[in-house]
Amino acid sequence: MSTILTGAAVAEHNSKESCWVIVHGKAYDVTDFLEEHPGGSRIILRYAGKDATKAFEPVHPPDTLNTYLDPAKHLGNVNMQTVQQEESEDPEQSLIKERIQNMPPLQACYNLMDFETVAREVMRKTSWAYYSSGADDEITMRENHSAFHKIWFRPRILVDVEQIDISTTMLGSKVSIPFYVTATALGKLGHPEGEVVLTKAAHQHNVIQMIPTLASCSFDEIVDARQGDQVQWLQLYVNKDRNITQRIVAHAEKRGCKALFITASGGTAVDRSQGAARAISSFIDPSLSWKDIPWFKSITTMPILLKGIQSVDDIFRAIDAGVDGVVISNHGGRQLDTTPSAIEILAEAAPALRARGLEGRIEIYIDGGIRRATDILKALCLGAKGVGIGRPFLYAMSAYGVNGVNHAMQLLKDEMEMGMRLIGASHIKDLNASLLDTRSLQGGHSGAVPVDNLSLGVYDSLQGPRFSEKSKL
Ligand code: HEM
Ligand SMILES: Cc1cc2nc3c(=O)[nH]c(=O)nc-3n(C[C@H](O)[C@H](O)[C@H](O)COP(=O)(O)O)c2cc1C
Repeated sequence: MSTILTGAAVAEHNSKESCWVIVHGKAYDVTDFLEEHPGGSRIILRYAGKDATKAFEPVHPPDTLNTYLDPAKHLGNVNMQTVQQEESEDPEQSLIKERIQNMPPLQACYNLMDFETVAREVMRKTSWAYYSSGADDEITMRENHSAFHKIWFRPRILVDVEQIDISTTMLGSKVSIPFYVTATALGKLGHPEGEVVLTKAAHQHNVIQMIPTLASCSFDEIVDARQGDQVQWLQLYVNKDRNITQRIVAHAEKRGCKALFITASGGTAVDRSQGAARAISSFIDPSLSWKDIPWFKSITTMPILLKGIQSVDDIFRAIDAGVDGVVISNHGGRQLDTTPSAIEILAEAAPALRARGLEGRIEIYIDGGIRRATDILKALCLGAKGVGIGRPFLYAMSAYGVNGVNHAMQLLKDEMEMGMRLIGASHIKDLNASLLDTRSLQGGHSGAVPVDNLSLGVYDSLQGPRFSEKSKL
């Protein structure tokens, strides 16, 4: 029979000699774990004898304690009515509350960049840093967006565009517009309900959601939030322990996920959030290689796609390995800085695939920097089946919740319809490379890019180290 602990009993263990903490109404003895904690012992000791849920939840995937903390240290349930609530004054939270009261109405957001402007003001600094930052000098992160400006349209006139149909299929599923909500970890940093907010909006607009392995909500919560015949895919970080990986994949298949996207990545680079990103890296197996693909094929009947392809050669290799598709992606500029944008690699890949008779052999997706429907159009003209969008939906969710994400998706749909009409294409199948001028890409990185004031205005530029207030005197 399990014991119910009181707040007072837990509070007695408030030192490094004996450290208990409460998370989600359960007590844990973390005394021996203190030195092992990847975030350091100090951060846990701050909550010794207390309820640590608020600090713990947004930065640890839901099953962290079960996976990493010895079951003998799980002490049992706590009667939360007996736990003293901290009357902590949080100056940041008060400031955020004030800003929320003065927030622009949702209808004042006219494009995806506008959500970023609002989110920056109403999010906690550390959460904003985790979502918005990229690796090193953020050159790739910014290039992801600006690369689209090197490509110009060659619109056709006098095409009948009275009826526009922007629907398409992705891996056999019908969708209303060729984008999906890509996997982004730690949704609760932006919104207390986390990823299920994205699930609801994706349903509203009939677009696919890719569920991240390291979501803040549990996998089952996100699947349970699905409505009707809504389609979800699973993004997989491959765990060092392949039994854990196999369990995750089998469970996703059983719960109706329609595809498996394996993130091919050596980890998450350190970023301005200094913490959350490293928390993620500790769950990823850097020894994953092409040799593992047959094993994945043996454990699932879901289509397998590789997410994170960054060269044309690796697209060929993926085809040889027999996967069903790839996502060309540099992970939103969060990993190796100065890798090229996905759209640029796609432009290079399309003719190379055609030359080898491999065009259409697998489905190709891209993500990174897609902020306008014109970006989606360019990707489709170059042969992508669809695109993934990450940060803009996180910002819309953080600022305005589900209504914000709905509005962001609607804006993209409106832009897409207008873009198709103006380019002279009534159906997705009409989009092709002849509608684009990609000559600026041939100059590699030397081609001039038009200045994008909206994007630059919202860009949170990197800062050098600052002197303390005192040293100014
Ligand atoms: C109940 C016990 C725990 C508490 C109270 C706790 C609390 C925290 C807090 C407050 C942070 C700082 C987040 C930030 O930088 O903003 C953190 C970071 C982190 N935690 Fe925990 N944690 C606990 C258990 C665990 C466990 C079991 C793991 C599993 C390995 C873990 C892995 C991490 C990692 C990887 C980081 C990021 C470290 C860094 O790079 O700075 N934590 N933790
Ligand atoms: C906050 C954040 C968290 C992310 N977490 C993951 C993840 O857990 N797994 C993954 O495969 N990709 C992850 N990504 C990368 C995205 O899936 C995607 O490649 C990228 O966000 C696309 O760029 P965009 O944000 O400019 O649209 C993350 C991106 C962001 C911004």
